[in-house]
Amino acid sequence: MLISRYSKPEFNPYGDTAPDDAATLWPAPEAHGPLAATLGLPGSKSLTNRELVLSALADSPSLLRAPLHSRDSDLMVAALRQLGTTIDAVPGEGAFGDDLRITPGELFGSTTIDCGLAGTVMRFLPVVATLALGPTTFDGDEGARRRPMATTVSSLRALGADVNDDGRMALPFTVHGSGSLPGGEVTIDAGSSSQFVSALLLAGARFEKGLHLRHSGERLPSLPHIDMTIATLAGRGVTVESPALGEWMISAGPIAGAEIDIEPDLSNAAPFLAAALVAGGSVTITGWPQRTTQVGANLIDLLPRFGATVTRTADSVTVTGGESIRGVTLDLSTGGELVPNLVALAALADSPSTITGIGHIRHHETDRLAALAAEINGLGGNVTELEDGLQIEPRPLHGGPWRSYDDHRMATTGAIIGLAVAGVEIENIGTTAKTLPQFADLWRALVGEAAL
Ligand SMILES: O=C(O)C1=C[C@@H](OP(=O)(O)O)[C@@H](O)[C@H](O)C1
Ligand SMILES: C=C(OP(=O)(O)O)C(=O)O
Repeated sequence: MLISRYSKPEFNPYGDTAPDDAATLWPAPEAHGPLAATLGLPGSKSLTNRELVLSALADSPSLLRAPLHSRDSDLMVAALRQLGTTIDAVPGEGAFGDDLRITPGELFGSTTIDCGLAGTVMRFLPVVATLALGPTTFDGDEGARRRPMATTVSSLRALGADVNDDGRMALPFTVHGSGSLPGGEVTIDAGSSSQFVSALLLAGARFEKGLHLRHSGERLPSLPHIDMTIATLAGRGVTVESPALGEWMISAGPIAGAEIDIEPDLSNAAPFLAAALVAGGSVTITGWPQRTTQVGANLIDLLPRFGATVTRTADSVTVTGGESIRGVTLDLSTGGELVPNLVALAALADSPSTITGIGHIRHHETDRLAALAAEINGLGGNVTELEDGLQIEPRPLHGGPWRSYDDHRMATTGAIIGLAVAGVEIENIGTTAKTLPQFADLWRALVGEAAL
């Protein structure tokens, strides 16, 4: 059976909120009392898309249990199919859609891949396309053409690939795959995204000479995401040696098929857990892994800095809000994708905050530093952009429109603020379908406006 996005008739991964009416304003629900919610979340984007790529490059079939079904993972599934991988939906135990069985096939190009706005698709798959026979063209949303891709183009050329980008060093471009890649040594600057490193590591074992990768540059963001890549490779029998910080080596060899349980997306837990600080009361996320490489796990340490109390059981995390929210001074270079939601807390705090180490999030779905400052200030706030961060002076906020810039995390950030501020209206709440199509429904349930 071929997977369809709506493979279970009763299950609509995009929830009741259709993502097609981008201009509609969504009145963010206000919290009318302390929260008492317990919820589970769909699978991790970063784990699902890594395991899909590794399954396509493996030497035998794989099964992903409880994978994410969202725009980013759908784009990855569609692209890998176009390149010759068989991906079937099979019934599973997950509450948010089918499992996926992946049967690797010979990879071939002669296709155009839609990357949407997914960093994992636009950074991971051009490397895979070098191993396919024939040309593969990559393009995506308008916003995708603005995201940094020069490191992908130059690193693939250095490893022996033929890439035609018409001098743009950005999407769209075409990888002329020959079915194999020499590979070997390459030095890159991954200062604007860790995904350049992960992309090469994921496929490195399939290069003829393996991979010896070095990062040169002042900073390397999102280290936990590189650790996640290394851990997923270990689960497939591939060893990554790291003789020094910013240096990785992989020998040529097979990537094994595997049966993998995908963990819930802990970064998508952030808005729900943050809600407990804003509205008071408690929010429990079930299915929280005991050990994980997901950067969202750091919320357990980060949220107490804002004044929360965190308690754990063997498989859940509960966050309870305090009397007020405290301002923070944080370097969040390791967890850039958590920044927007945490900035919402900082804007509602009782003292100023400074968050630094996050210049690279100007290259996420949108320039998140500029977007956060513009939207919070548009509601009466006082946020100042720094070169690599934000300074937040809390001020009483008022209602008004909140632009989401096609950025799922901007949309959820507006929702957090809307819990405490009457009249916040979020543009294109459907953009949350990038990683969490159920967001609007879960959020209404969180505040008691719908059943969980
Ligand atoms: O590899 C991944 O799955 C990701 C890496 C990070 O990217 P950056 O290093 O560009 O921040 C993260 O922000 C993104 O959401 C997902
Ligand atoms: C930066 C993000 O996404 P992407 O994988 O598209 O880079 C994100 O989800 O916060």
